Amino acid sequence: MDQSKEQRILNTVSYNAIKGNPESVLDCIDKYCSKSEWAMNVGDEKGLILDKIVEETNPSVVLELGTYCGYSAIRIARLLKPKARLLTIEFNPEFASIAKEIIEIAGVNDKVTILEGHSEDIIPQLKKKYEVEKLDFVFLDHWKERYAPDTILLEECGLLRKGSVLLADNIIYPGAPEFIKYIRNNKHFECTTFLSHLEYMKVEDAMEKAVYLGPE
Ligand SMILES: Cc1ncnc2c1ncn2[C@@H]1O[C@H](/C=C/CNC(=O)c2cc(-c3ccc(F)cc3)cc(O)c2O)[C@@H](O)[C@H]1O
Ligand SMILES: [Mg+2]
Repeated sequence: MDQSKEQRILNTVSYNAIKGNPESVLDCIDKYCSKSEWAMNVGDEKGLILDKIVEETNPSVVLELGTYCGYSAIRIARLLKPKARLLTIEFNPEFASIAKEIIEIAGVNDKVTILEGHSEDIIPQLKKKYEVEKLDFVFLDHWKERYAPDTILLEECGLLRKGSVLLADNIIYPGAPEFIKYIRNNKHFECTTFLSHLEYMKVEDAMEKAVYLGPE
């Protein structure tokens, strides 16, 4: 059985990246996915926007929806302060195990916990089972039609506080129209759009930042 694309990404990281160096892992994935096989990592252009917003927020507790190969988990975790942690949810076991290995090669595994399962099943467990009080930062990059229902679920589970930052990838391409409709005319969120391009392509894309203003 020949290898999957994600396995080939792990191979190139394991062979070419400098162990314990997150930047070199990110560069290695970006080079491979722009030259050899496109893959749905947030990438280096949108990655710089993600970096800036993470640095401005300086979060202690981060949730990511959709780990895939771990690229954005590494991107975020490398910027976190010592005690801060990132929980990332992934329901595909093959992707979860590949991400785990890539995250270990990057040397950020002490900050990252991969939670295997569906976001709608795991989000309600975050408080009791994973000892989360509030989320400071949420990166949405999983199935696009899950962005809106999972945002509502986060609110319902009391996981957002005044100032919690949501950042959603791909709101132009492939697009997340229900999420945009829900979040933009919602008085509990302050939204900003960051225009960019689809990873490794000249196609337009954007990320939406939504700051939670509180339940009132
Ligand atoms: C409810 C639930 N629970 C847990 N894990 C979940 C989950 N839903 C999905 N996952 C996981 O997250 C990732 C899925 C990411 C989906 N992302 C995209 O579809 C995506 C697509 C493109 C794209 C652009 C142009 C094209 F021509 C084709 C594709 C670009 C992107 O940046 C994307 O993010 C993947 O690892 C999946 O297993
Ligand atoms: Mg994406």
